[in-house]
Amino acid sequence: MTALVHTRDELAAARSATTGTVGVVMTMGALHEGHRALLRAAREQADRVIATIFVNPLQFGPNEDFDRYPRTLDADLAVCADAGVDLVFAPDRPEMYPAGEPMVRVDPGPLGERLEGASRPGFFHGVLTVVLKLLQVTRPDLAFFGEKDYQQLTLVRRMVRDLDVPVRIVGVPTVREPDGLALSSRNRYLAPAERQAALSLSAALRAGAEAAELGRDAEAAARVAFDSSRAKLDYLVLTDPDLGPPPARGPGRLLVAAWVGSTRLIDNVAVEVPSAT
Ligand SMILES: Nc1ncnc2c1ncn2[C@@H]1O[C@H](COP(=O)(O)OP(=O)(O)OP(=O)(O)O)[C@@H](O)[C@H]1O
Ligand SMILES: CC(C)(CO)[C@@H](O)C(=O)[O-]
Ligand code: BAL
Repeated sequence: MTALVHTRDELAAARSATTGTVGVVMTMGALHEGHRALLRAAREQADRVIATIFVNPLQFGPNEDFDRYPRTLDADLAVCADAGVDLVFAPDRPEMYPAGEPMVRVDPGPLGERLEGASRPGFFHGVLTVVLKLLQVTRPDLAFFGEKDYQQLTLVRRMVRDLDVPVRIVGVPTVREPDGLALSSRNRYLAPAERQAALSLSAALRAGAEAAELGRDAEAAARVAFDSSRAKLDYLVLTDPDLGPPPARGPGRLLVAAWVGSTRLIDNVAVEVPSAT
């Protein structure tokens, strides 16, 4: 049975009555197979699963899609019930921010200013602040985040380490459509032609990863493969797994962000840069 609570008092009462290890999956709702993979991992690795559903205003810029972001609570509850979630916490804005916008926020540091942070100023202050708040109120042993939002996952790991938050962060691989498109709640904004154009992101990443395996420049190959007649590139960059400078050899990460019409999408893949022999 999946219980639904909307207030922190109800959550605290339910949490106090919970025994065993607790895993949390934080979402903004509009649940899809990517979220299901997180819920499945939580179900497998924890005794009890809490899902949170909250479209966090703090992480949206003034010209972003906060107002039109899909809100599908009934369908989301059905997904959670089907996935064996024990408790859903779906607060409204005043419940999460009773004093209005918080004066004190988590500072993501220099990594928060790059890539997504450069295109979405204040984004990671908003993300890390709400993630920390949700960790405080749910008090999980484990928290699950998708690799699809790789910079977010990296910064959450870093926050937990730097601020001594007592939780283990688990990364979950990106779930894709059969043609390669990474699942995202924002995919539902795409018109059919845009849905095709959105493949430009995953195709570029695939080309980059294949090039790396052959000892060629992954980022350059991805740039060539990116179809800029169909999508407008924001960034495409090879980094090391911690989002530092690209490795001369060994594991790396290739990350892309692009606009398809008025929809901004992100994606990334692991790449392996072979050592020159
Ligand atoms: N395709 C996916 N595979 C694995 N995890 C995912 C996928 N899409 C989202 N997630 C993870 O689900 C969690 C909640 O993400 P969120 O609710 O923002 O969904 P989203 O699809 O990323 O939405 P948006 O389209 O707004 O970026 C995050 O940890 C995110 O990384
Ligand atoms: C982690 C998160 C739920 C914080 O609002 C959000 O950024 C998301 O859905 O990835
Ligand atoms: N999926 C990460 C949250 C966001 O894009 O706002």
